[in-house]
Amino acid sequence: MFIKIQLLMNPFLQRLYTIAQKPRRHIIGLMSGTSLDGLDVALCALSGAGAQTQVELLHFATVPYDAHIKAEIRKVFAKREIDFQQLCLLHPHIGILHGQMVNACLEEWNIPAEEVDLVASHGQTVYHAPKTQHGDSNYGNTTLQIGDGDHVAMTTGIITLADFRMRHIAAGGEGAPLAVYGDFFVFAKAGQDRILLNMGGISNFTYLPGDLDASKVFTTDTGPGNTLLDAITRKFYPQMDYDEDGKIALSGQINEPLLKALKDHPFFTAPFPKTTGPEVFNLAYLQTAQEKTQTQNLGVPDLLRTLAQFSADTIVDGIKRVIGNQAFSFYLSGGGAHNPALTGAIQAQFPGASFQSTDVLGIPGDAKEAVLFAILANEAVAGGKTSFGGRHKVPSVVMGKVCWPG
Ligand SMILES: Nc1ncnc2c1ncn2[C@@H]1O[C@H](COP(=O)(O)OP(=O)(O)OP(=O)(O)O)[C@@H](O)[C@H]1O
Ligand SMILES: CC(=O)N[C@H]1[C@@H]2OC[C@@H](O2)[C@@H](O)[C@@H]1O[C@H](C)C(=O)O
Repeated sequence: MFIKIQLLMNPFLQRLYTIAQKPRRHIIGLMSGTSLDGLDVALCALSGAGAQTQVELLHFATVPYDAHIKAEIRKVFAKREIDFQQLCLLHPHIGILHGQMVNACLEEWNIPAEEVDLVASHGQTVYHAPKTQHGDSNYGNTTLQIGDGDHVAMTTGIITLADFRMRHIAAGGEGAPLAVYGDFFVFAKAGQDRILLNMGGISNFTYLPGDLDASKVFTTDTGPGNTLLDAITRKFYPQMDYDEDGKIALSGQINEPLLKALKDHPFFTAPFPKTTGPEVFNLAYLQTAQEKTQTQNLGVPDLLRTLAQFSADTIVDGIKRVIGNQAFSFYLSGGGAHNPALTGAIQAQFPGASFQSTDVLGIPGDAKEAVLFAILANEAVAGGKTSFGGRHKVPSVVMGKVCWPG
C-alpha cells in the first residue's frame, strides 16, 4: 500500500526552491540610481555563490526616464519636506513602470519571461539618512527606496527580490554601499590589490586585498561623484542632463577658496566607512560654500572644474586615508568614469597606478550596479555562507525581500 505524502507548499515557494538548486540561474538586476537618468536592466546568468560566484552579463540596457517621470520623482527626491501623497502614489507606480521596462527589454531581446528565474529590484532611492547624517540620537540608520517589489513581480510574472538595503541596516550596516559584496564575490583577484571605484551621483570604492581575506575587504562612500556637476549643468543649461565628457569643466579653472570651503563638512572628517547622498551634497550646499567664499559670480566652467576637483579630491583622500598610497589597480565604473575632468584629477594623484574600466573584467562599468543586485539575489537564494569578519558595517547577511508574482 502506498501512502502519498503531498507537501503542502505554496507553488511559488516550490519554484523558488527549485531555482535555488539550479546550477545556473537567469537573474535580471535593476538599478535606478541617484542621477535619475533611467533604469539599468542587466540580464545575468549566475552560477555558484559567495566567492565561487560566476556571472555572465547576457544583455544590458539603460531604459531612460522621460522628462515627466523625472520631474515627478524630483518632487520627493532627497528632500526633508514633501507631499506625502506624491510619495505614496509613486511607490506602486514606479514598481509597475520598472516591471514594464523589464517586459519591454525582454521583448526586445526576444527572451520569454519564463526563462528568467528572478528579478532583483533595487528601486529608486528617495531618501538616505544614516544616523551620522540625520543626527537624531533617538533613531538609527535609515534609507528609503520606492518602486514596490510586489508590483514588479506582478507586472513581470517573475519572482522578485526587492528592498535590499533594509536588511543591511537591520544587521547593523548603514544600508550602503552594498557594492562590496558583489565586488568581492566577482572581482577579487589573488595577488592583486584592487580598488573598484564607482562614480555615480555619489562615489564609493571597494578595496579588494590580493590575499582574498574577506575580513579585510573594505567599502565606503566618499562623497559626491556627479551629483553637483549634474545639478549645476541642469541649472545653467536646462536642455542638458550633464556636462558631456567634462568639456565645459575642462575649459575652466579650479577656484581654490571655493574648493576648500566645499571640503569643509563633517562628513569628510567622520570615521570610515560611511555613506551619504544628495540629501547633503546638493545645490543648497554649494550655495552656502559660494556665499562663504564670495564666489557667487563664478562662471559655469570654473564652477564645474572646481566641483570635479572636489569629487576627485574627496575620492582620493578617502582611498589614501583608509587603504594607503600603493600602486593599486583601479577599475572604474559608473557614469563618472566617462568624465575626464573627474578621472584625470584622480589619476594625477595616483602616479604609477593602473586605471581601467571594469569592462576589462567582463562587466561594463555602466552595468555594474545593476549586475550587483543580480549577484545579491543569487546570494539570497543560493549563498549566505561568506563571513566578512563580524564587522557591523559590512554585515555578513543576505539581502532582499521575496515578492511573489501571483
Ligand atoms: N559621457 C559622459 N560625460 C560626463 N559625464 C557622464 C557621461 N556619461 C555619464 N556621465 C555622468 O554619469 C551620470 C550617471 O551615472 P550613473 O548612472 O552611474 O549614476 P547613478 O547610478 O544614477 O548614481 P548612483 O550610483 O549614485 O546611484 C550622469 O548623470 C553624468 O553625470
Ligand atoms: C542609498 C543609495 O541608493 N546609495 C547609492 C548611491 O549610489 C552610489 C552610492 O550612493 C552607493 O552608496 C549606493 O548604491 C550602490 C549600488 C551601493 O550600495 O553600493
